[in-house]
Amino acid sequence: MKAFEATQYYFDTAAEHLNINAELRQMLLTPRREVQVRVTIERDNGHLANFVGFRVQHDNHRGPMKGGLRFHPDVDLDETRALASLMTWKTAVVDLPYGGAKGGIGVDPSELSLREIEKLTRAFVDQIHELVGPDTDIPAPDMGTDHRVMSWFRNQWEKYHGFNPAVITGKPVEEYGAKGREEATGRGVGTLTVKLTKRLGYRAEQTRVAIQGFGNVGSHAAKFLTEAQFPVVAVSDISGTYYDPNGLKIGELLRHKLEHPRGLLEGYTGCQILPLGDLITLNDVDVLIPAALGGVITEKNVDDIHAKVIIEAANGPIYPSADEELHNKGVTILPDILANAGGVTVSYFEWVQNRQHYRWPLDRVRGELDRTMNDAFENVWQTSQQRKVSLRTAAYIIGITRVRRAAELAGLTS
Ligand SMILES: NC(=O)C1=CN([C@@H]2O[C@H](COP(=O)(O)OP(=O)(O)OC[C@H]3O[C@@H](n4cnc5c(N)ncnc54)[C@H](OP(=O)(O)O)[C@@H]3O)[C@@H](O)[C@H]2O)C=CC1
Ligand SMILES: O=C(O)CCC(=O)C(=O)O
Repeated sequence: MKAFEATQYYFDTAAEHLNINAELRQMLLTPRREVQVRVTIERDNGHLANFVGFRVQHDNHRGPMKGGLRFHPDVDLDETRALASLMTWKTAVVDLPYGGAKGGIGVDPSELSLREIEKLTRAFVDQIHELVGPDTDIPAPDMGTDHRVMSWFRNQWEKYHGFNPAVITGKPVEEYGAKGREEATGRGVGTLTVKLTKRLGYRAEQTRVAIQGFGNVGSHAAKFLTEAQFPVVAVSDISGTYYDPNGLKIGELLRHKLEHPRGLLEGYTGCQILPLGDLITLNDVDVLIPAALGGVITEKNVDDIHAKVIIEAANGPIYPSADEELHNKGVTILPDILANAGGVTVSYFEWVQNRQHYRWPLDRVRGELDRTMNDAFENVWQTSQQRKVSLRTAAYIIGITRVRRAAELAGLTS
């Protein structure tokens, strides 16, 4: 099953509860615009390299479209379309005045120098600058991109359109970025992990957590949960699974990552090192947090999953057939469109600050983020209880209802 088919399945499952006819379903699911561009750079060695970039603008009924930029070899049109549609439901679940979009380039950034990544970013902006803007479509970081990429993006876009830092979020704090954006997705994941496990009767000190991916989201979630007294027993990045049944020393791992030239855990020796794939199926784990790629839990490995709670920090980590099986086994899944919404929420705060030329202190960002995540969680939880549906279907019901309402108010052919 391809990524967009999977998100469509989740949409359809929720739409069944909402009496939405086929024409309206099709309208809500079909992206407004999909763009594919060639991105060519001259490499440091003087050779040309060609890449393919995408921006999918899924829906703008609730406001300008919003969503990250991914630099990863797997990026293609189908995946970008799926991720863009997730953004539409996600911004609606946390009630931000945005629609959904996503973009990216099919590239392995670890094979490029920093200078080449800058060239690639600028060349991509040259191709898509007319499509994005503070009132139309506002990109942000995702896998393989960070505050530096956001800074180059803004700088290149402003060469065409003039000063307007609100064109992109996730910028460096020194350059109109928001305090707290870098940690925001991991913090939101952590906040809701604490909330959900407490609601399910777990005690923090006895709740063992495994996190797949130790990038922006995974590392901040690990830090937050460690500070909240959860033993994080396993984390992984592309170099392997790092495991300590007594709880990893997350501070040491974070320092190691910072000192590694490519930001990897490779070379860390303070715990057991297991094969990359082992993290998902560890048998002494209560909470599993996929925080890397999509499509990592499928019918092939679902039977080997032991965790009783899964927090979808990554976008689209569970395929529908596995989702159903996990649900039937009594595993509680906090869906991506709620669990990882902390990032886009603080992106919204950054955009608001840029537009007002006013800076918020970190405690205001964190306070408003925590409140937004808590409110959205309560809403999804209540809906799931009242309608007797999974948290995922409840989140989709809320998201789709809000987008549908906005579409109806605007006139369905708008
Ligand atoms: N950044 C954000 O604000 C948001 C991100 N997300 C989602 O969270 C997920 C992670 O994004 P983000 O943290 O930003 O990305 P990063 O690029 O910062 O980090 C990704 C991490 O995943 C690791 N990784 C890649 N492949 C594997 C694998 N097969 N097994 C284990 N680890 C792997 C990477 O390792 P290595 O570095 O070694 O390649 C890296 O540690 C994505 O699904 C993204 O869409 C969702 C909402 C917002
Ligand atoms: O911060 C944003 O605007 C979007 C982040 C993102 O791409 C996501 O939530 O998946």
